[in-house]
Amino acid sequence: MSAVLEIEGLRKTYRSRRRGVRHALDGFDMRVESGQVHGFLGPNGSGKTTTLRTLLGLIRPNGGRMVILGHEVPHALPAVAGQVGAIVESPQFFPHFTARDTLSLLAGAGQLPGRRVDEVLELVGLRDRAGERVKTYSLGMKQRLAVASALLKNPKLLILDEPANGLDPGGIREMRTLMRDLSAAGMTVVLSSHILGEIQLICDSVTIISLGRRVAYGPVEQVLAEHSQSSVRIRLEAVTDLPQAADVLTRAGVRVAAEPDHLMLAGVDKPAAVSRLLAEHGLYVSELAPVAVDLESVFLELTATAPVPGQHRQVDQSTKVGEPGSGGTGGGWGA
Ligand SMILES: Nc1ncnc2c1ncn2[C@@H]1O[C@H](COP(=O)(O)OP(=O)(O)OP(=O)(O)O)[C@@H](O)[C@H]1O
Repeated sequence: MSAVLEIEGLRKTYRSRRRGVRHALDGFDMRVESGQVHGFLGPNGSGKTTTLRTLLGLIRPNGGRMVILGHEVPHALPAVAGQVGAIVESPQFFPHFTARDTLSLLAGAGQLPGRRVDEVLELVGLRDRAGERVKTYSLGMKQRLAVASALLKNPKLLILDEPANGLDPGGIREMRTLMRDLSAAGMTVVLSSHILGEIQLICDSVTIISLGRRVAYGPVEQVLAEHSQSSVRIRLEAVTDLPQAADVLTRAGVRVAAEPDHLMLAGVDKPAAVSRLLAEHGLYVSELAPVAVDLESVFLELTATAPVPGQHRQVDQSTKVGEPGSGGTGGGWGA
């Protein structure tokens, strides 16, 4: 398979007098093969938008290499821009325009044939409402209109930042069908999302980013398989002992996520060693069960963003996997 998108060692550093130096991208790598629907996942502040904006020439990187459809960017962006459709920030539409007016205006500006407007309206499922003003649209309909605008030029690569944001379950399902249809038609789609269950269903492959670095990548099944061996749920005879058990295990190098009535452990090769270690500290296991993983649990494990009751994880507090202290019990989604 050929790569439609390749990123190697991308770096972006922000400097401010107040906050000092912040490495938004710290040697980030990514590769997306042709015809795939590729999920780009990471906690808040991990560098997704910075990556996408850098790719589209909206931000200048401090280092690294980016190639789209065989052309090195940003240098060769003019050569590939016509083949890349992107929605990185919510586009603003004229509220008094209808969807058809909006798309006709954009098609005219891009010197695209008028029939393309009807084609994309059909594709995103807005055909029957195309004559209504945008200000009467639901959030989901506006999202579809945004996707339609990115599809006008029939791009080879479609990049969508959080396309399922604000959609209800029905809207998400339809978005999923749309992504699959586009991919079946030969388009490569990169979409960033927090809705991991959906990513698991929609995407062929994923890249997971944490603190500006890639921490996992590959076909969804492969990423799941790589992490399915070592995920274990434990319960203790006394639920009040859970914090102490979490502490003991973390100090022993096990990655721990605390739930109200159990602990989830990652990276456990020998489950028996866990019960032995805890027993040595007077902590007795009542249940120890391997757990089939889904993408959400892999994501939480790798970025250490599993919620902990009473704690709120702040933006940027994901972890670098493989480094000392990368496990830990801390963190929950920012409230
Ligand atoms: N213009 C800027 N100046 C300073 N820091 C910035 C700027 N833009 C982004 N950052 C920082 O870079 C890091 C990565 O931000 P980015 O927006 O790429 O994350 P993200 O993964 O897209 O997050 P989210 O899911 O919340 O959109 C964050 O720490 C953010 O605060």
